[in-house]
Amino acid sequence: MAHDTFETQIHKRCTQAKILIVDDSPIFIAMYESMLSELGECYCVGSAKEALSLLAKHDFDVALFDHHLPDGTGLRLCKMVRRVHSSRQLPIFIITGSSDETLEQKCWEVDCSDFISKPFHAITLKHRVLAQLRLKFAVDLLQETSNQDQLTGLHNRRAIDDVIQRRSLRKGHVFSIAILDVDFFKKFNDEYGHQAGDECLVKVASIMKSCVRGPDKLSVRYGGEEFLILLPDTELKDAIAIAERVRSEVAKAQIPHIKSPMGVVTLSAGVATYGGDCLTWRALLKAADECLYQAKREGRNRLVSAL
Ligand SMILES: Nc1nc2c(ncn2[C@@H]2O[C@H](COP(=O)(O)OP(=O)(O)OP(=O)(O)O)[C@@H](O)[C@H]2O)c(=O)[nH]1
Repeated sequence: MAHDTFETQIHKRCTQAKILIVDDSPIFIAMYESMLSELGECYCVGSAKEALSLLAKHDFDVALFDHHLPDGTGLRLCKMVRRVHSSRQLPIFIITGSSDETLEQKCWEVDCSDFISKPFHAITLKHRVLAQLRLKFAVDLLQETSNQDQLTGLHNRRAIDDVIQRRSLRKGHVFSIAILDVDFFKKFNDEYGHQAGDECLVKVASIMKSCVRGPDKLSVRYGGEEFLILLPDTELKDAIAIAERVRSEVAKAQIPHIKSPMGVVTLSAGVATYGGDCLTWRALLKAADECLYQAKREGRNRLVSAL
């Protein structure tokens, strides 16, 4: 299947954007909606309070704040959003009819992405919003691709750092990991060729994707034929169940491997949970890795867990 080019993907996203409009004037809201309708879906509210509650529920791609709001100012709202949602890449426009010459400077200081004075032309607004969306989607796509393994489409090692930074290991938080490794993969490559080896890794990854669900759980291609599952807020027994499911589904897929005593492609797995002896990421990884090697020593196609 041919993949969309980078430019095509950005173009597509620029017609499906989620746009937040905050203005207490129904006339202006209707105007913005008609100016921006080609770029995506507009969510319109009349106050800062309503805007904050929508921002808590949705990931918007761009936001337009009128400066004068019944319960504050666009400037204050922008400042608050930058503080509360600091990890988001959200372009924020502040739009004003005010003649206060110092206002623009203050808006740049709270990190607005663009500042527009009324009156303005529809074409100006549309293209300035489009320019911000293009930039946002380009950054989003670069981030997505830089965190993705090209062969399998799983996350790569770089993505692990993001999760660990967001969900740092803390006392009172459960965090489990599973390391899974294809058994006798060198022999598989030697027997069937490197391309068949690649296809096998793609199949294993696709089984893993179907077994590991949930926005926080991350399937990673950690190295050649080694995979990692990051399981925040997951107790050891649940982590074992997930990894065991991946192991058994791969065995059930019956991918032929005549050079393995099992006759089919199998996985060995090691599972460990943060806590006890594992109080750092390195210690957690080491514990899971030791379990994996125990599983290999004990005959492969099995799972060993710490504790
Ligand atoms: N086809 C293919 N092979 C790869 C890739 N990355 C690593 N490999 C191969 O994976 C094999 C891993 O071999 P080993 O580390 O000896 O492990 P193994 O043969 O699976 O043995 P055990 O882990 O002990 O069961 C090597 O032959 C690598 O060349 C890849 O992207 N594609």
